[in-house]
Amino acid sequence: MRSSSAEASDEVAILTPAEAKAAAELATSLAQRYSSVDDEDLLCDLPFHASKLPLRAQRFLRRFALADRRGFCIVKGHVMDAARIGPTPADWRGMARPGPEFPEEILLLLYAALLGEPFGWVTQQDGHLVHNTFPIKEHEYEQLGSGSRELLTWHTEDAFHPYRGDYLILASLRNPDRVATTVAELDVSALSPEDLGLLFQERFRIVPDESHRPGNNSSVSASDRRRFANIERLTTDHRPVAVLFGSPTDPYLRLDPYFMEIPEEDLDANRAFRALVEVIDRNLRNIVLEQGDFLFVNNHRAVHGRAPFTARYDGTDRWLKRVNVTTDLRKSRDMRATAASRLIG
Ligand SMILES: O=C(O)CCC(=O)C(=O)O
Ligand SMILES: [Fe+2]
Repeated sequence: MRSSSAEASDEVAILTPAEAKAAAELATSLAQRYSSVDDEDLLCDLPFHASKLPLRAQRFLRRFALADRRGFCIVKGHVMDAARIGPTPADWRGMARPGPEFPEEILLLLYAALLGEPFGWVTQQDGHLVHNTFPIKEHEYEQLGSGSRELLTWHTEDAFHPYRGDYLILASLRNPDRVATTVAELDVSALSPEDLGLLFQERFRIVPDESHRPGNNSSVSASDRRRFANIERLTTDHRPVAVLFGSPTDPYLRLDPYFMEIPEEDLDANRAFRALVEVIDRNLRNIVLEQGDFLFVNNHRAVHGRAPFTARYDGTDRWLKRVNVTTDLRKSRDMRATAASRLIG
């Protein structure tokens, strides 16, 4: 694996052609052995198969996870067989599962297994474990991964939820228009001690984002309705949370300004929050995920979003695969139907 000198070595790793080929062959052979991404045998066997990923990629990601310092890193250079993968779909509803891009979904899950356990949400993309991100015409102006014309404002993934992921992995199947993902880490030294102290206090409210709403899923069954109600309750609960937590000198982040409310009368909290948003804005970077790039976001150390773009809707649009990863599946047991279920809701 080469690390270009222009890029910090803890940020980008580039697979050699031989490593990329080995990873692709591993994923393709596993796609013949397992039935789908929800196959319990596949989920059980992930760590074993992940140990056959290119060793330097494994080390790079383990260092990223254990250092818990950087907010994101990228492994570049994966082979994407565009002819096999086929056109970018128009909607994730009605996609074949598994589809022709099953090997790429498996590769995503193998990487997930290096960081923790992959999981999904009953209330997101019809409860699929691996998500699809491509522009959907009806969502053009929405604050959704499937939107396009609107800036997807930066956020902690599922910031409103106590069981949100520790990592988010995005795999780029194609991105011909070089649409940028945005990423920012926190420069804590830019905050005053007073603001820092306030941001550690439970004075900020976060409501669920649009992706968890029933309208953005297919028709909802009676049992699922209860699960959407759980999410709705978090909307109406209005329990304030802290936006910074963990180490006082090197804190973790939890915020989604677009979906937040801070009581108007709490002038100090409003001031501290504005300062935090400014500091993050200043650090915001555009990262173009090129075909074959895998982006790993530490959901406690970085926020992310997406630049606006004009979609094509002709089968050649940007297409990412996405999965949430937790280091502690057990903590969400009260919201998963069975111990084996990977879906929270
Ligand atoms: O489209 C992107 O680059 C990122 C969208 C996003 O926020 C997500 O997938 O969670
Ligand atoms: Fe996101």
